[in-house]
Amino acid sequence: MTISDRHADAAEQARIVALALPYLRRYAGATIVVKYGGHAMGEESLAEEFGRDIALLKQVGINPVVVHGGGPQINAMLKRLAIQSTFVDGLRVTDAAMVEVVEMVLAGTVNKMVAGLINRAGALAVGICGKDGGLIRARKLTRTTRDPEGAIERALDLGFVGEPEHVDVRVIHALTGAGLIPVVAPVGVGADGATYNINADTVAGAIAGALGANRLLMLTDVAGVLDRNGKLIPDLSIAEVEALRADGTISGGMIPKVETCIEAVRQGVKGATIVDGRVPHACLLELFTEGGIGTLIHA
Ligand SMILES: Nc1ncnc2c1ncn2[C@@H]1O[C@H](COP(=O)(O)OP(=O)(O)O)[C@@H](O)[C@H]1O
Ligand SMILES: CC(=O)N[C@@H](CCC(=O)OP(=O)(O)O)C(=O)O
Repeated sequence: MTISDRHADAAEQARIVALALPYLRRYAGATIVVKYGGHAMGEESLAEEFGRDIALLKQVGINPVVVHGGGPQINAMLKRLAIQSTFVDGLRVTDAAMVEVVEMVLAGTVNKMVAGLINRAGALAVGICGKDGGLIRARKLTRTTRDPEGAIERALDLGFVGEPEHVDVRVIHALTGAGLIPVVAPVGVGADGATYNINADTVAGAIAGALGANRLLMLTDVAGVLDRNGKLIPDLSIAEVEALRADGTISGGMIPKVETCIEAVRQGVKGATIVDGRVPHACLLELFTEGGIGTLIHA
């Protein structure tokens, strides 16, 4: 590489950094909740980049709060233990033996791995779960189903699957106030002391709502919400989401995601976005470019 090539390269890098200025201003002091899904953790280089992106957000004066999943990692451990799992509406039916495995994987292995990615990037992350500091008091989730004719409604028992009943964000504020990055595993505790397995999307939405976060980013393994022709929809109002749900365009695993985004927006989060975590630097692209790369759900 010649000296003039090097100068051109350096000038290009400086130009790109300078482009971030308006976004750095917009998000100075902002709280951004990032849901890091188990599928998005797959590739090592992407995971390391994720850790560096979160450290960078902190470095430029943003307060990132990470909520992680770990569905595929739980599946792998259950397979090793020869335990079968079943799902209802994307939720893992969790009996007493299984909730121990879920807690071990989510609040143990995965939580420490995600905090480690950020720590290795030079920031200070602290891994906690919803049981710590009273962060998430959970109640048993009830689900009902209808018979094919839609006449009879039946209650389904999902075991120790919970939903947040009360979120106490003091532990999050204590950590961010001390310059640390909270990394939260989606496990909660019931009023009776029982441990509950909670869908990570739901936890991310509940924490974003309780914090009054500026943004919620949901990192997944699709480009965002796709239309009938498989084309990315860049932004959706709550009413438009309801219409796409009603006509079946939004289905399966995308339902809890859009429900979470809607709930967060209703609780005052200014924008909730479903982002493709397979794209390198997905968080930076979403926050620091006009329009972002995923689907923004807004009021
Ligand atoms: N309209 C839609 N746009 C995008 N994905 C959709 C849509 N409707 C259903 N899906 C499904 O939702 C999935 C994303 O949810 P899920 O697999 O639960 O994500 P994660 O594992 O990241 O929580 C997609 O892979 C896709 O199969
Ligand atoms: C109740 C329930 O289904 N909990 C999830 C918790 C992990 C999760 O949500 O992980 P992802 O974000 O990677 O899918 C589970 O057991 O898989």
